[in-house]
Amino acid sequence: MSNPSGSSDSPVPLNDETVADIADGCAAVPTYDRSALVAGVVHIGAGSFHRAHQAVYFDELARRGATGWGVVAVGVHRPEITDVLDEQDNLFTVVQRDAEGSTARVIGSVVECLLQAEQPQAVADRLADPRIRLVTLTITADGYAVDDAQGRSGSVFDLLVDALDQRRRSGIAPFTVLSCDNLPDNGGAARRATMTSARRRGPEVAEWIEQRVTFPDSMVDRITPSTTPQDRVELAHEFDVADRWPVITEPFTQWVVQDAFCNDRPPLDQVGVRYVQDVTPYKLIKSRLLNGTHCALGYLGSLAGYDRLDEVMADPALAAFAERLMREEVAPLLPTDVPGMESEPYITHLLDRFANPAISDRLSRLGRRGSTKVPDCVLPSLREARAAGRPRRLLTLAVAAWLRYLRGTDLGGRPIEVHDARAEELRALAERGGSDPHLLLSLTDIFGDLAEDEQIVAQTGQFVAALDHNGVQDTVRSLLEAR
Ligand SMILES: NC(=O)c1ccc[n+]([C@@H]2O[C@H](COP(=O)([O-])OP(=O)(O)OC[C@H]3O[C@@H](n4cnc5c(N)ncnc54)[C@H](O)[C@@H]3O)[C@@H](O)[C@H]2O)c1
Ligand SMILES: O=P(O)(O)OC[C@@H](O)[C@@H](O)[C@H](O)[C@H](O)CO
Repeated sequence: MSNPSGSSDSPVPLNDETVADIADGCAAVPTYDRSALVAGVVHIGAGSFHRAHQAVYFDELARRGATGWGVVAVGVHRPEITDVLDEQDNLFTVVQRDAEGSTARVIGSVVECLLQAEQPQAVADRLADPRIRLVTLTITADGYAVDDAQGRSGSVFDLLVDALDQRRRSGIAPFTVLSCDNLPDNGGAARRATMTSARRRGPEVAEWIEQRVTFPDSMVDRITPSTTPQDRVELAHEFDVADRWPVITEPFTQWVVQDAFCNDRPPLDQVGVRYVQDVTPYKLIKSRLLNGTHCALGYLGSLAGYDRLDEVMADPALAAFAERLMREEVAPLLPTDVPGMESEPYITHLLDRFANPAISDRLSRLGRRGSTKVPDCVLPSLREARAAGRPRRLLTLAVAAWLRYLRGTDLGGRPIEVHDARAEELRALAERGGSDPHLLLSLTDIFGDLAEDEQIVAQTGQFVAALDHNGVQDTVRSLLEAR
């Protein structure tokens, strides 16, 4: 419930002492004794999503009386977050918004915030503490690249291996490593990265980890934009809370986790988490429909000059594109027997979520890291549609839009900032190739053998040219009408 008076004269600064005053206002606050919470989880990568998702589930557990699952949040790259949370006694506000209104809730499950670069010993101590039974990760796909050419050291996985080795030598059970990143095989990716680091360290620890540590797969879902300064102003105005780092999200949330824990399993099933044997079908459906369409709309929308996803969804041509991409080209390739994920209602709900006018989800967020997301969320559908002889022109347009986006300008010539670890290399190839996509499509580590399919190459090139000459809406409209 928001503050009907909308008063922002004296928003209450958020910390343990003031939280009771906030409880008198409009935001929900922790209903449990935070001083009794013991850390049972270390979370690495305390960005927006962790705070809108896993931290909320652990807060809900604490509200139900579980005291052993407090969270130590470790920042990797973003010192400002830990500074702010230190000042705020690790409290922060999650605001959920949609067309119906907003609600705010102060989350109390994070019991400590540490910054790896500044407090490496404290991080190592927590990870070695036997009370920590679970390590969760949101470090983006880039964080799993431990095998890169520089032979990166000090990676998150070196940190985990150091701690696991210390636990082994002290006779302490290992923790479970639970990736909450959007990767097709996130458990496998965490396992491979950990094992790469463990083998560098030595055969004994590598063998111990191989035999003792589990890396459950998970599907995570809650659309969470990056927090802006305006969000802080609005929180103060609507809820009378002065929070320097709130997080804004949608009402929907979902977490499906493989039931494969090598240490205690948190009773998250009591607060909405679904524990299953095989997460794969859940992830396929979510990543190909939600994240694949996010990519497509991120690139097409940016080229058309839009800034936010709700603006794109208010454009009839692009909204129709999103719906038909999902219903006609992507959904028919997906499993049909996954409880709660039946494609018709799932897609209808996704279209509503994408159109949420209240969360200001920026296309720049949806378009970031395309060199990992397009191969994970778009190209598999294209490849499978090709193999099955099914329609794939909308998927091909999504790929063409990405290639055009990589030039770093929209169709009106305005600059687009491409956030991608390979941005420079990709931009150079996109500029050199123009509407000839051969140079980019020949990057087999991204596109596999797609460049060998002359029909797809030709069509991709035609779509890049059509986008340049006719604009996004006309290209999309003529494609939809032609079917
Ligand atoms: N925001 C969402 O809607 C959402 C929903 C589901 C899943 N996710 C996933 O959660 C993860 C984090 O997303 P976010 O929205 O919180 O983004 P964010 O930018 O707020 O946070 C990213 C986090 O990853 C860390 N990180 C980035 N590169 C890293 C690297 N190379 N090594 C180690 N750590 C690194 C950063 O320090 C930061 O803590 C991503 O994998 C994303 O796909 C996000
Ligand atoms: O976070 P990314 O960059 O992997 O992907 C951007 C969005 O598609 C993603 O964050 C979604 O909002 C999320 O997966 C919804 O659960």
